[in-house]
Order: sequence, then C-alpha cells, then structure tokens
Amino acid sequence: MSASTPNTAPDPWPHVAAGVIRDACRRVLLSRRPQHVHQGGLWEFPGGKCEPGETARQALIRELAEELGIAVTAAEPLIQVRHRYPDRSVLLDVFEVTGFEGIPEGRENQPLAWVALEELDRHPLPAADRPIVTALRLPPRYPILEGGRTAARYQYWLEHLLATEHTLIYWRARDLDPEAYRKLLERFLPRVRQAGATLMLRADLEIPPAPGLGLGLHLDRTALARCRQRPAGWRWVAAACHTLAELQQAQSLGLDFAVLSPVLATPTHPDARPLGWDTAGDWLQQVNLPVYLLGGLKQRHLSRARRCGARGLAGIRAFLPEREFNYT
Ligand SMILES: Nc1nc2c([nH]c(=O)n2[C@@H]2O[C@H](COP(=O)(O)OP(=O)(O)OP(=O)(O)O)[C@@H](O)[C@H]2O)c(=O)[nH]1
Ligand SMILES: [Mg+2]
Repeated sequence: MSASTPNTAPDPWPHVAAGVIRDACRRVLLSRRPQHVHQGGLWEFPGGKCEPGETARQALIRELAEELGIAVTAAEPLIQVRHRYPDRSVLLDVFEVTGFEGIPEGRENQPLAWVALEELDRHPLPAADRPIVTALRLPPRYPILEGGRTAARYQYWLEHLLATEHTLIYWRARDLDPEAYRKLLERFLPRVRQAGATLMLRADLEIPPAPGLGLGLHLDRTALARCRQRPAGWRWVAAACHTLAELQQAQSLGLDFAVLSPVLATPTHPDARPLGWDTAGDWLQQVNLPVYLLGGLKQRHLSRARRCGARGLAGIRAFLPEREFNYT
C-alpha cells in the first residue's frame, strides 16, 4: 500500500505512520513506549496506527499532534518496513518530518529523547526499526566512480565529490587493472577518512576488510549470487540488484542496502531493458531494505525516487560535472 492510499480494514499488515523529527543539531526524536503495550519499554519513532480511511500522511499529522503537540507542515517518505513479530505484523510507513510548528513534548507523559545518529544503538528500538536507522545513516546520493581511465581524473572526481559533500562513494573503476585500483585506493583513503566519508569497494578484487577505515563492500551480481552471509568487518555491505529475487536475497542476507538498476534507459548499458518507475516502485514495496535507484537518472529525479520508496539516487554521470564526460 502506498503512502497516499487510504487504509481499508481488514488489513493483514496494520498500517502505522511514524515520523523522524530532527533538531538543529540533526539529532532525532525518540519516545519511549509504555511498559504494558506491544514492544513496551522500547524507544520508537513517534507515530501510531492509521485509522480506517486515513492515509499514512494524514495519520502521521494526527498522531504527532496527539502524541507531541506539534503541527507537521512538511514530510517526505523515508522508508516502508513490513515486519512480522511473533504476536503481530506491522507495516511501518516512515516519514522524515522536514517542517513542523511547535515544540515537541510528551503529551501522553511518555519520556522523549533527542539522540544523535551515532548514539541510536544505546536506545533499544523495536526490531522492525533496524532498516529505518540504516536509512537515516545513509545519505540520499550514492555516486559511482567509473570511466575515469587515469589516476589524475579519478583523483579529481573524488575531490569534486568530497567537496560537494558526498559521504558515500562507490569506488568501482572497472577500467583500471587491479594493481592500479589498489594503488589509488591507498592514495584515496586518508582523504576519505578526513572527510568522514565511506568508500565502497568492488567485491571481485577480494580486498580484505579493514575495520575503522571507513570502507564498505559493494557486491556485484556474481558476488551476491555467491554470498552466503553478510561479509564481516565492513562499515556497509551493499548489493547491485536487477530483479526482485536479488533484492530479496540482499535482504535475507542482512545486507545494509541495495542498488536497483536500470530504472531508465542509459547510454552505458544500451542493451539492458529499463525497469521503469512502476516496476521499481512495486519491487521496493516488497522489501525493507534502503535502496538507491540507478540508470539514466538525474539529480532532479531524487524526489520522484523517494516517492517511489527509494532511499535516493545512485549514478555515475549524475554527480560529476557534465563536461567531464565529453572527453574521447
Ligand atoms: N510509532 C511507532 N510504532 C512502531 C515502531 N516500530 C514498531 O515496530 N512499531 C509498532 O507499530 C505499532 C504502533 O502502534 P501503536 O500501539 O503505537 O499505535 P497508536 O500510537 O495508534 O496507539 P494506540 O493503539 O494506543 O492508540 C506497534 O505495534 C509498535 O510496536 C516505531 O518506530 N514507531
Ligand atoms: Mg503511538
């Protein structure tokens, strides 16, 4: 069910709207559930069940007025999560509240806490909330470094991305031989760490993990098919997916996020049949993973991608200066 579809009972997945509210320091607001209710005593993103005939957005606005005394003026979809607890199932429709009036207070006497994203692990949340926390820690854009050919151009592109505040970058560079790839990685690492960014590495080169260095692993199709459990030691592990079965495989392995492609036609893969927005949106509803959409997308497609259920956009050309691709 999409965020704009009114809720009609009976629903095997009771629909719940929840909101991520931030303060000026980017901390998020949690409230503690009373002991006697479902998942009692745990912290949660404020919200509650949709009433019959209500959309998730309407429920969000009503619940946050009732529970916190604030008036939501703007909210964007963050992620949908379907989760089966032993005693019930829920469909959580999570929004980032980007505008509100009033000061949040516990109108139902529930304790509130403003928590930095790095501190969220200290607040026990319901199991369904894990992909929500991951989605919050991931940025909306996932640039892919590819087609640079020379070390100098790759270095220039990396600096461009870091300077434009990209904090998650896929170091793919299939046009370099493994030796050149590794050498450049050594050169990039201090810069990436200094910028507080994460560099995702190709899985086929079998570079060992180095915890604490800001590195992640991006599994291509072959690596995903071979993978039996989430590789340990990486900040993030992601998978390139092209089918619903691959998205489901990434989810069941406990990977952190996926990239789904190609959404639109793209000159880099002229033979690949684009999925289109509708199929991509349909598949995204069936998994709980944060997913980036890739393939023929431009920066202007970000809000469409998010409405479709994606965390954001991945791209090669979309994040670099256009003229950089005019060389021959
Ligand atoms: N609001 C909220 N609910 C969550 C989260 N995670 C999660 O599993 N849930 C589940 O979603 C359901 C929310 O229902 P609720 O009981 O809070 O609903 P409500 O605010 O309308 O309360 P009410 O039924 O007492 O009026 C619960 O089963 C709760 O365990 C979360 O982060 N926020
Ligand atoms: Mg509630």
